[in-house]
Amino acid sequence: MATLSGVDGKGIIVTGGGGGLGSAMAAELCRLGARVVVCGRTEETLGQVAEAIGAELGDGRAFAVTVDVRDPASVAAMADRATELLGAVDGLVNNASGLFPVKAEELTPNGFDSVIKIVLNGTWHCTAEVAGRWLRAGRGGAVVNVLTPYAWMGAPGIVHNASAKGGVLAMTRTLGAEWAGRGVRVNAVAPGWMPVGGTDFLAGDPRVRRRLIEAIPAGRLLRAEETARATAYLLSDDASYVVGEVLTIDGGHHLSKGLYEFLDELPGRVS
Ligand SMILES: CCC/C=C/C(=O)SCCNC(=O)CCNC(=O)[C@H](O)C(C)(C)COP(=O)([O-])OP(=O)([O-])OC[C@H]1O[C@@H](n2cnc3c(N)ncnc32)[C@H](O)[C@@H]1OP(=O)([O-])[O-]
Ligand SMILES: NC(=O)C1=CN([C@@H]2O[C@H](COP(=O)(O)OP(=O)(O)OC[C@H]3O[C@@H](n4cnc5c(N)ncnc54)[C@H](OP(=O)(O)O)[C@@H]3O)[C@@H](O)[C@H]2O)C=CC1
Repeated sequence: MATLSGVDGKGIIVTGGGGGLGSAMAAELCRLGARVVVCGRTEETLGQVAEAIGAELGDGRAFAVTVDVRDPASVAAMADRATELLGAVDGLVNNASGLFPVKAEELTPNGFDSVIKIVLNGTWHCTAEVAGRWLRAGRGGAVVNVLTPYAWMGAPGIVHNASAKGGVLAMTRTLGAEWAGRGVRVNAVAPGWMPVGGTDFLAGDPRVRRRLIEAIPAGRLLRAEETARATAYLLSDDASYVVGEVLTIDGGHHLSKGLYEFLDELPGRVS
């Protein structure tokens, strides 16, 4: 019987691997057979993630490496260490991010820069470093950028992050096309709301949670593991002809429910 090739045996770097989605994604990728390096700025949280994965799946599956994605030298050092630990790096998940809700007219130049540097510049630094190594070695690899549907829909209240994610969307398509002929694939996932990390505080409040869910056609929040599995597909050889694509996983949220909710109330409707 034919089976999907998946990420079994692959070595994968997950940036922001100590965070809500990053840690869940690292664990699920390991359950699917990968070995991961989780990286970010905080040694303690990264260590806890690697330890939890080790406790569940055994030693040698997850490793913690510190990095500041805003700094190309730090990213190069992280890539060196990841190569030592994993043997070979086959995939990169650009998941690190930062934001704070703010009215656009109140956002300072430095506030805008602080988010752009993490999300847009950081994604570029990691991609340029890791994919540059693959290209120089004449081997392939897969990059998956973590977007959100607001990369193309816009996101009032977080103009800095939406602008950065929009830039990463353009980067995904550009590099996807530029490097496809050399075996380096660049794609993205665009998850909807998950009750983890940056949105935990929203989804933890029952009233806010209900309002969020009411707007989602699928009628529930997304599970982090579902994002991990979509990411695993894009990292796998099963997606070898998928290039510059964005896999949206939001239960139809960005499409909205349209008129459907009001269908029974519409004048002239015959039931
Ligand atoms: C939503 C659905 C999707 C979810 C996505 C996520 O969850 S993503 C993950 C979510 N998780 C995270 O984001 C966690 C990680 N987040 C962080 O590390 C920080 O929030 C960071 C992104 C600002 C980066 O920090 P940093 O050390 O680089 O920055 P800094 O402290 O040096 O400040 C730089 C400038 O920003 C200004 N400023 C800062 N806060 C506010 C505010 N609330 N209000 C107004 N302004 C604010 C600050 O005043 C300063 O400007 P100034 O005064 O010089 O003109
Ligand atoms: N939660 C959700 O519902 C959704 C999340 N997303 C996306 O998922 C991704 C993860 O978000 P989430 O888990 O919620 O957020 P978290 O805040 O939990 O994770 C963000 C991670 O990024 C790391 N990070 C921040 N700055 C840097 C830096 N300069 N260098 C290295 N690492 C850094 C943080 O670690 P440290 O501070 O230790 O460096 C942290 O681990 C983001 O890209 C986000 O946009 C998309 C849609 C919905």
